[in-house]
Amino acid sequence: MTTLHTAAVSRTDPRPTAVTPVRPSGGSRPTLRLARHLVPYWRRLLPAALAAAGSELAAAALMATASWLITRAAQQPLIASVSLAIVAVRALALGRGALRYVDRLLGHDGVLRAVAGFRTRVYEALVPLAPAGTPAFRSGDLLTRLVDDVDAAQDLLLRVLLPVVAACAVCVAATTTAALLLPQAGLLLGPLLAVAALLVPAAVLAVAHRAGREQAAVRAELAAHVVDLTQGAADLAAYGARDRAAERARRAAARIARLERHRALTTSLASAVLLLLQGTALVAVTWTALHAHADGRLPSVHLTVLAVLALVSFEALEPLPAAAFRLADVRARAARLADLFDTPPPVTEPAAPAALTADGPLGVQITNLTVRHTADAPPALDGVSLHLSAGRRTVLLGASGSGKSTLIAALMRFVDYESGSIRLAGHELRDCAGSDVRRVITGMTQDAHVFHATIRANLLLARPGATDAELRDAARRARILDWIESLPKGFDTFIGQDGTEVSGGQRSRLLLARALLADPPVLVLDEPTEGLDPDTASAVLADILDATRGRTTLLVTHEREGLTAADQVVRLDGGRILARGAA
Ligand SMILES: Nc1ncnc2c1ncn2[C@@H]1O[C@H](COP(=O)(O)OP(=O)(O)OP(=O)(O)O)[C@@H](O)[C@H]1O
Repeated sequence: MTTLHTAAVSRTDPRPTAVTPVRPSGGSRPTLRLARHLVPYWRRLLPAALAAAGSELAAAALMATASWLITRAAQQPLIASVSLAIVAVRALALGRGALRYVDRLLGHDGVLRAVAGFRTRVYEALVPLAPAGTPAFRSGDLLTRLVDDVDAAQDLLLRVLLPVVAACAVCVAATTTAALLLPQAGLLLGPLLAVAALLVPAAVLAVAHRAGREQAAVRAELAAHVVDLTQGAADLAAYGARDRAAERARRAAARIARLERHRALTTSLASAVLLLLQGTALVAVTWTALHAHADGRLPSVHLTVLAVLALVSFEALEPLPAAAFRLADVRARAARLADLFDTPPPVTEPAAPAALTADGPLGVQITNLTVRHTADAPPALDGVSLHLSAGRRTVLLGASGSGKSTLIAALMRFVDYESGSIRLAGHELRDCAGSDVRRVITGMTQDAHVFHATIRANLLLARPGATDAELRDAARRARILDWIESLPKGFDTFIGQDGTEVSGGQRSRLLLARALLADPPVLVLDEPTEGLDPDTASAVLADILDATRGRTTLLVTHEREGLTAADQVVRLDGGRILARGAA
């Protein structure tokens, strides 16, 4: 018995179009929810945060200690009284570089591992949603969520949290040191640092939030135009509409450029305000320190240390405006991930799944089956009863929307059934785990995907351990072996994305070979001849019926000709069985 990975038969469109608009968070604090998903990785992230803070602290401490040493040295003290400071300066100068290296190493290592784990969780959330093809996640949206949106977690950690932790550590350390040397200096430096660390990024965040929403919408628009321009190039050229489409894409790109300029301007303004605050802190702290020195309350060596502290502590705040912009991006992408986690799976898995083991052709008894895609929708299947006899081929006919694909989806546990029963190998289907069911009932769903890989890899997806002889046998039964062997690289020929480098008939036969290689006890084939010209469709259909002789097969098709070889033909209409009989 073999396994066909469900991804291979997904109905979703894998194009990375990224055209789904960013939806608002619905007030559910998506960034916090995203952060909560990362909490389990705290053991890896904590050292990264400590290293980031340590690296910034070492830089500030080096400047402060060096300034103390230089001032003290000017007083020509005994070498023994400054030896500790000399050692500290050397250690900090060397340690700063080492800490910066450790900071980068641990930061990226910890964050990339956390993101890899999080990506798996997102994938696990997608798996039960994807095969049913819920409308919200079609059109390349799955790929966008798995790739782009998950990167929001990386940005949140690397570009937002780590700089914020480092900046906070420096602010606290600088204010405490200043307060210990001269309390008034601490009272001046602390509030100025707080304004720079809180108010400036908050103002940037407010601007970024507004700009971010527009940017997300324009980016989605540009992605849609680019997909139209590339995938619809032939149609656009045929109707002379290419220039208009290109102009629309250019306008969207120009708007993005304008938004980017706006972003750069805001960041520069924020940096200017930070510089102003830094200058203010330097003047105010130095002025207060000079007064304290004149009153004899502050030794001259501490005077320079305070001035240097006021200067260097602001340097740790420099990444904060950019971090605020990142946070606005992260919020939009986290909202999309929150949508994904909140979407209930279309199938409820049983708490204690029945052990479903089967080999060889099996029969399936469907009785009074009713399926609804959404609670308020009319039933897509309404009291369907059908027996798929073991080792016999059933052809399912019906107009578009009559419920054919829904029946296959129910059999493969991609959708739940509201009432009725599907019995297989002595078990009710809903009592079995979806993955177990799909080891027994599987095959080719509608719009099955040909991967951008070699023919061999495309076939092995159905049975990773298949031998060359088994591959050749499946290809022979699908009547595609001669073509494969005529190619210079045979089974190692690379075929283009979505099978575009193969003809429609070759694509169908390749998918059939993959389904045959899976060799499940119940084989389902959803419109394997879709999109083929009538002659090719009849030829492929005849070959399918021939290749599936002796297997329990459910074949969905629009073809009416050439069905005489089928053992049973059933017609669906409006979710009900209209007619049945031998072909
Ligand atoms: N994911 C879904 N969410 C909501 N409704 C759906 C979904 N999938 C199908 N439907 C609805 O269920 C009904 C049956 O659709 P189904 O895809 O099973 O028909 P079909 O006979 O396979 O059509 P076609 O031959 O065009 O593929 C239709 O009314 C369709 O609009």
